[in-house]
Amino acid sequence: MEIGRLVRTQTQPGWAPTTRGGGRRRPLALALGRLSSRRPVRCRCLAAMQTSPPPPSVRTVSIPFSDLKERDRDLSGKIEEGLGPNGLGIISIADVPGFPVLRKTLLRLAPKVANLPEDVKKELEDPDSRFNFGWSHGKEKLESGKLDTFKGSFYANPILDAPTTDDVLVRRLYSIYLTGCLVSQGAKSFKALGKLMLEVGLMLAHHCDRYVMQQGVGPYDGESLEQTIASSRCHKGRLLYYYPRQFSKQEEGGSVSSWCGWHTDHGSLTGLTCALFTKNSMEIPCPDSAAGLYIRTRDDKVVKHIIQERVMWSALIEILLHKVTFEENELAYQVGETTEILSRGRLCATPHCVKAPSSENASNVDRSTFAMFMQPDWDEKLKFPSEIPYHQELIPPNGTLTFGEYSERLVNKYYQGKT
Ligand SMILES: O=C(O)CCC(=O)C(=O)O
Ligand SMILES: [Fe+2]
Repeated sequence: MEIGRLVRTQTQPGWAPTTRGGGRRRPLALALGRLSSRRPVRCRCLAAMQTSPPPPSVRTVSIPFSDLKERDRDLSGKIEEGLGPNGLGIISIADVPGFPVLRKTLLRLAPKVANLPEDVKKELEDPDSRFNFGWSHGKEKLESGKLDTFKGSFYANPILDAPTTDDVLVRRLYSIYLTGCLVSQGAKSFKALGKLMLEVGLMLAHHCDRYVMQQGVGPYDGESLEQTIASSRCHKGRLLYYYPRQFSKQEEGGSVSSWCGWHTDHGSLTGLTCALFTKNSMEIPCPDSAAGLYIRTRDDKVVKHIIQERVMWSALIEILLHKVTFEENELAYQVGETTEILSRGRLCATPHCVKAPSSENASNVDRSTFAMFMQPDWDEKLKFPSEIPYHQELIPPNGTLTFGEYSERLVNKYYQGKT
């Protein structure tokens, strides 16, 4: 499992002041009035979404790499539109030099790793890290404890081979552990793509910091997002392989989260490649336009009211659920919960999931992608605000925890029932 990458089960009152200009979902929220229900509403909402026609695709806000790399350029409008309280929580960067080749080289390796003999993959597992390191399949719990069995992942730190000499910490920092097929074929591209995604992520983090400071939040009561990421030894690459799914007619392609369950990333910033689809080992365009990455906006506080008002579910879906698209050669970035907390909600993490293709010709179609989780260092002291939208009960009265302590508390909360 991915520490803390678990779905929110409660409605969240908005916690950042609404920013200038409002957003595309604001008129509805206003029309319905502010709701402060603390009751979980997710199940009813998702169940209804799952039986409804697919929502239209939404294109990410995109920033050209040539603009991103200019530190003095004002990109706050785009940052707000993509990652602010009314944004989708995802943004993409176009024309990153060297990215297309690295993407293809690494993603082509994912099926090979996932289809290694079971005993070889077992050797690559690391139960001590709760499968956050090396090979992981069917171990991650998402959506109220449901095991995600339809994808396999290979995790490692692409940036540092030996982040520390402390044996215990080595595992915590996901030190590189590339063996078997990956050693012979893929270590180079795993590391190179991870490094590139970190470099571009740092540029984006700089512009995020500028935007957050413009909103009147100091340097996050500690370090900026850029410094937090730059000084961390704790980054984690994840090569993902989604196994082909077969649906019966009755299942109608399964739920919107049929390939990966709903969750919110837990760290600072997550880099994502556009996925590569293959059928019987041939690369193909995705055969079902409804398949792929979905995000849910943060307006779920309106759901209960909508149920009472019997507003059309189709209208609701358009507001809450979005199939997200970005170009094959763009790099996408999502905000993680830790950044949302430290930026006082000026940058927002978004629940997301992945839908498998379900049309007739979707049998034997698999999906490969790569995620780069950028997170604070294990020893980084985080100063939490007094009110936070996630995991409030884990934060001590003085509001201070290292990222490592915070991560361990999250794991205990979800996997051992301890806090
Ligand atoms: O497969 C994807 O596109 C998203 C993967 C993801 O959300 C994750 O690994 O946290
Ligand atoms: Fe994710």
